[in-house]
Amino acid sequence: MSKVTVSVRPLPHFEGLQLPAYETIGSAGMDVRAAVTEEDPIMLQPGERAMIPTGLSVAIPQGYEIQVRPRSGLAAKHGLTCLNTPGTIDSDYRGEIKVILINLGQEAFTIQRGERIAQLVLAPVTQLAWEEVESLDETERGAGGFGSTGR
Ligand SMILES: O=c1ccn([C@H]2C[C@H](O)[C@@H](COP(=O)(O)OP(=O)(O)OP(=O)(O)O)O2)c(=O)[nH]1
Ligand SMILES: [Mg+2]
Repeated sequence: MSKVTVSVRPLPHFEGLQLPAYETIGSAGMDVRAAVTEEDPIMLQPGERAMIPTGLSVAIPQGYEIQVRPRSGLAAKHGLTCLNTPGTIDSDYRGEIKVILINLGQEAFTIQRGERIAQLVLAPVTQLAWEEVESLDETERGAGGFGSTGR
């Protein structure tokens, strides 16, 4: 399988952590780790959210994005998810990738340094160009939506 090369710049606080990697040969996402300090893990009380640093900044080739998606294990076991899922990392963003985690569970959850908190999925992006018109073609659906076809 061909792979797209993405430049990655580990920041000083990434020191000692592992770069995100595919856990299995067929994985769509690479798990990304929390670059919080060992002395200062982030505790999320129920309902709380935080921006978790990853210690990584990247240069994605134009025509691609990285999506930051939740891990199902953290969601199912602890109610932890990405608030803005899927998070979008634009190809021209050079700042640190951060993960906006929210605790929708019923117990506090502590994010330790090196914990795999989310997954990064590289995806192709097609930009659109508007063509402004006065009317649109008719379809069977028309303006029906939001459950118009029934349950
Ligand atoms: O989960 C995320 C989402 C975004 N970003 C960074 C990369 C992205 O390229 C930038 C902007 O994200 P987005 O467009 O979603 O946020 P915005 O609120 O529209 O901010 P901006 O006005 O900077 O575009 O923030 C992250 O690090 N993590
Ligand atoms: Mg934006």
